[in-house]
Amino acid sequence: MGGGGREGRSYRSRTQRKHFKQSRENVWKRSKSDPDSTDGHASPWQPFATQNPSFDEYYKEQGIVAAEEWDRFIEVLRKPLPAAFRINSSSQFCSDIRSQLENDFMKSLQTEVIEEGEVEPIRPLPWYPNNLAWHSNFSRMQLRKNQTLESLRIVSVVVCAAPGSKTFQLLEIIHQSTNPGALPNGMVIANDLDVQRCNLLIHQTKRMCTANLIVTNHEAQHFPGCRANKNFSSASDKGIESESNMGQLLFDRVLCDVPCSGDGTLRKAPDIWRKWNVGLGNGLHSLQVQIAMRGISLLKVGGRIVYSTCSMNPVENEAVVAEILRKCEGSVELVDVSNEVPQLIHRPGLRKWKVRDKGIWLASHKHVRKFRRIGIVPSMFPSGSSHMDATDIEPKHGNVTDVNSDEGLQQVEDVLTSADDLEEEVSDLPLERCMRLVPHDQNSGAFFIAVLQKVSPLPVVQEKHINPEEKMPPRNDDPPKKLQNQDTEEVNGMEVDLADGTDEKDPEGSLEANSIDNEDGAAVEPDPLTCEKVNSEETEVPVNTETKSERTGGKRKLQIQGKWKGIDPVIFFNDETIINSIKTFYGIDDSFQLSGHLVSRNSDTNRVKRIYYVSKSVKDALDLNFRVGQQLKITSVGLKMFERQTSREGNSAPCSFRISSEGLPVILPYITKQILYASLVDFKHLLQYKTIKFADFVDAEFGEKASKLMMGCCVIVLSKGGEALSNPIQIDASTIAIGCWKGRASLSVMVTAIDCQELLERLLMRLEIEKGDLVQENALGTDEVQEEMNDNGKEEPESLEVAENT
Ligand SMILES: C[S@@+](CC[C@H](N)C(=O)[O-])C[C@H]1O[C@@H](n2cnc3c(N)ncnc32)[C@H](O)[C@@H]1O
Repeated sequence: MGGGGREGRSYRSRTQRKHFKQSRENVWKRSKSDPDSTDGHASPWQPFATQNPSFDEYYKEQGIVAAEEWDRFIEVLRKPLPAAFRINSSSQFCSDIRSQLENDFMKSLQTEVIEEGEVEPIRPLPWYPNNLAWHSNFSRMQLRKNQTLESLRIVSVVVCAAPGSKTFQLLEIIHQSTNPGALPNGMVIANDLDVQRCNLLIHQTKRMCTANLIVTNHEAQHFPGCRANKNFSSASDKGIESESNMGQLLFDRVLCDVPCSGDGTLRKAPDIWRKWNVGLGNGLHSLQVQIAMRGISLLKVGGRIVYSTCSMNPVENEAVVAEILRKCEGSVELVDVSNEVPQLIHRPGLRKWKVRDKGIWLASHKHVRKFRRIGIVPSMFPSGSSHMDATDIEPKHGNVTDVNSDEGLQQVEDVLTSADDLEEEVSDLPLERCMRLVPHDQNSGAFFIAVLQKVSPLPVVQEKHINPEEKMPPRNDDPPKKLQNQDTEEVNGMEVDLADGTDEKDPEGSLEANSIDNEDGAAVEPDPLTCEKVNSEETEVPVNTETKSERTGGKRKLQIQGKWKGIDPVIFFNDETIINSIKTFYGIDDSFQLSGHLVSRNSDTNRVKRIYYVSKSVKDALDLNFRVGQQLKITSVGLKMFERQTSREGNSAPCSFRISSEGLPVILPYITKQILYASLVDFKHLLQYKTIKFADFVDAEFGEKASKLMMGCCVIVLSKGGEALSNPIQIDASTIAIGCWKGRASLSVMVTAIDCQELLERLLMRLEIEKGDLVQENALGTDEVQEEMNDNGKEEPESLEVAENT
């Protein structure tokens, strides 16, 4: 419903567009600056080398697939990942698109050349509910080139691709059970350490039009628990009405999709072949344990946590899960969920593996040389046992060897380099309940999933260790990065120059991180997607990217308002005069509670440009956050609902705020004024020509009614025919509506040109489906509209009058 359902799109910042584009770069294409791209004259399309002897040796030895499967495994791993896509289930066009995929596209693509052995060009993923996720047997490259598939891109605009796709799916789940206009009770807090990733996430989830999301920017291992403490000032001190009993942030579900070496994504990120080394996984293990433990401490008893990686490495997978189980001492259980996704082909988790360090295979922590014991920790091994007391090792030959002498070291290396000589540890934990997805089972990437249930509170010692806020009061010394907020406002023009961060302290959480330098002692910045390091023989990953990024860069301009430097404050918007003017102008029904649910990112109400709507659950979390001294570093919250008019004509309108296209689907059922039905032909004209004079509408009565609306924002609802073209407007899940501007002489759409075109296409697609006549030609419908225009003898309307408002 609303302007394309939950898909309303709005302003995208240049930074967001840049990040969005970068994330979709063709990774199989080598850049000219790539030093490995021969002599600089290489074709930019030359494929990456898809092999790495260390990789082969490592995984053959780990036995992640049976020896006889190895060739097939590696063959598939070297092929580009076929495109897969998901249909946004909250889109009102969801079933239209699915029907088009099931019928139209399926047939038209049948003639195309597809992968050897594959019989269908596209097929729904059997394990994903309701045919909403699809696997294509075309590579991404083929998709780009292919004429027939070119049109599929139109579809892929509404499907969801990572980054942020898991957050999107979680939001879909909480929105699924709600009726149009009703807000779900649930809430998702999505956190990422990387600012650019936060921006991508905000961008991706905008299509969801949700008031139930908070995006935060913390180190996950130190994510604040917001435990209410009497030392903090109460919400009522800040003029906030607090009805919530929330005493701390505790969650029903936690997803830890942790930073990992990312070798499960080799098929879509082939540059990892070159960068891969065993140090990547080893260097991330401790951080992964810390993040998972923090997740568990934020979980309610009875709740479930998913630990996942896109790595095949047991040190990042089973070893982490085993360590969690040991640390939790029975307060979490590893759950076997294979029956919940019976069609997802997966393999059991491993119970034995080895660790490799500096070219040496290690079967037990007792084999680790003393000077390597900071990096190679007991929890990396199946037994998890520490042998810190043993400075000597006893290889199977029985001779006692001092590993700390040169001679002893040589002896150890001679003995241990051969993996066959090692006595393997086997975990006694039920790690087979973990799920491993391997590429050649279902032509996918590789993935690791473990589901854990919290059955009782964590042991006190763990709880104390993990809860950072118990030890550290909230501080205002976080990194001075200017974050590209969802719609960052210039706040009061108050800015401060900082010279190279020389006066900055370490950000929170640098203390516990297992920061390890590479061979040269130089820290290398990890790839934010996978936390990979580049150009190192065997590197381990520094985990504190926040520390690194805060020290780089030159002069920065910062707003000094708010709790977190570089991030606009979150303020409850309680200006009753403005709220009442909005309510009166749009006739918003009292059942839609505005008071207490509106926030802005600017404490000066006279300068607020955007007002966001938050669900009850988000409101409660914000109340709690205020009570605990704003521990959450919030980069985005709520749904942009109202925007201040900026055009000259807008200033003379009775209400200074218009309804944003994202907010429209949520508030639509509650609007009783400034809303009209339009016939199909007039609705299409509006989408096509953007501005139409009142006298030029085909339906003269509609033109007349439109002219009588108050100047300013209004809502035009597509009539399905048959409704009396009068109030009350009936809204349901299939209602299509757009925001418009009622000017002096005309009506103009307040939807971007791209969104108008997209809506027009989908509208026509639906009409075709309804007619049972799936004609693909004339997808834009412009001829049809043009014909109707000509038939009615109308002139093409003038261009948009209120461009500022679109
Ligand atoms: C495997 S990716 C997650 C992908 C994401 N779940 C999705 O579906 O698109 C790991 C993410 O962890 C982030 N990250 C790395 N270190 C982190 C930390 N200490 N705390 C929080 N996030 C971190 C990275 O920026 C990266 O976005």
